[in-house]
Amino acid sequence: MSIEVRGVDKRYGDFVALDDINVSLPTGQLTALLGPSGGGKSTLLRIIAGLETADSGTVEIEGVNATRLPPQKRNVGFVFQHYAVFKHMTVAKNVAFGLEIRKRPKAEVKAKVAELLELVHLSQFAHRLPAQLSGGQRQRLALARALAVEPTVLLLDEPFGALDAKVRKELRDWLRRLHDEVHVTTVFVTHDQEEAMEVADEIVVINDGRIEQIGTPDQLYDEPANDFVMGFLGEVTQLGSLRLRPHDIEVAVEPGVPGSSAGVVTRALRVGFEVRLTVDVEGQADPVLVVLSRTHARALDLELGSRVWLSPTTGATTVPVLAVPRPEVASA
Ligand SMILES: Nc1ncnc2c1ncn2[C@@H]1O[C@H](COP(=O)(O)OP(=O)(O)OP(=O)(O)O)[C@@H](O)[C@H]1O
Repeated sequence: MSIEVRGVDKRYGDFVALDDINVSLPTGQLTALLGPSGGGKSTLLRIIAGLETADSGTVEIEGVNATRLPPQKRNVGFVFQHYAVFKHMTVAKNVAFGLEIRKRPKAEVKAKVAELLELVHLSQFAHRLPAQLSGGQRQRLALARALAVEPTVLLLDEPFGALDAKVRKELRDWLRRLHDEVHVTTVFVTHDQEEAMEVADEIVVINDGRIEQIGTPDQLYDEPANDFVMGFLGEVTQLGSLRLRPHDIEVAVEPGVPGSSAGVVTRALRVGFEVRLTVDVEGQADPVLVVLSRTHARALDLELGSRVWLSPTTGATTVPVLAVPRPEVASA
């Protein structure tokens, strides 16, 4: 394991920011810390980096107890949402900086800088100043700088948070490819579930200072440990006493399935290849959202006012409505 966090607690005054955090991240893995704002993601990342001290618990990095080590002794690279690069230095100089202060031979620095600029696709901008780069290019520069000193662990705090949606998506794909090339153990903080699902090997869901679940994107989506994880990682609707995904609902135009709920289609919206139905179900206050393919909807001849019977599909992921248990950590 590259990073072992055990029993970490952190309070700010009376406020519990982290409560008994335990997580093991294997070497070479790309992990997302995902959760709503204020949940404690950045605090955990900063404790791993050594920028913040835990009240109790330990942090081990590559077998070394790092709990009391200052950040510069942990061999971690760090990139924040707002890029921290030297404005008066060229792109190449920025990347070289960490190596030069470590007094590495000139030829080595030159070769390393060329290699890193190639990796982050900034070779042609080597002699520009950061102000002459776009936001996305500056974030790639910040990553190249962090990678220059060959960190054991790369920690990214919402690295693309300040960028617009399109650039963000490009950088997200790029980060995944970069990680596949260099395999440095990477932990990144995001509150964007799509970003975490697309990029990460494993996701740690953090909410209210606690870990709700740890798992691969598929595990979290298909086997959410609780209502919170289910709702945070995808669309959820309620059918009777169950919460489930809108595409996990079977629609019939005749009663037949025992226990199915009768209702009336009050809205039908075509979105690309899907049809999204709103169904008012007898005895239930909130309408049910159902998603089905256009072909399926056409075969059922559904329209506004159609009478339907709804039931969970076989194998649907469901969570009981009333039970909102304090979850056990479900490990991958
Ligand atoms: N230095 C501090 N003093 C007091 N409270 C703090 C401090 N740093 C963080 N907190 C509180 O701890 C909680 C967790 O903060 P943290 O930054 O870790 O959340 P987060 O999950 O990263 O959220 P976001 O996505 O908004 O950055 C928040 O409620 C925050 O207000």
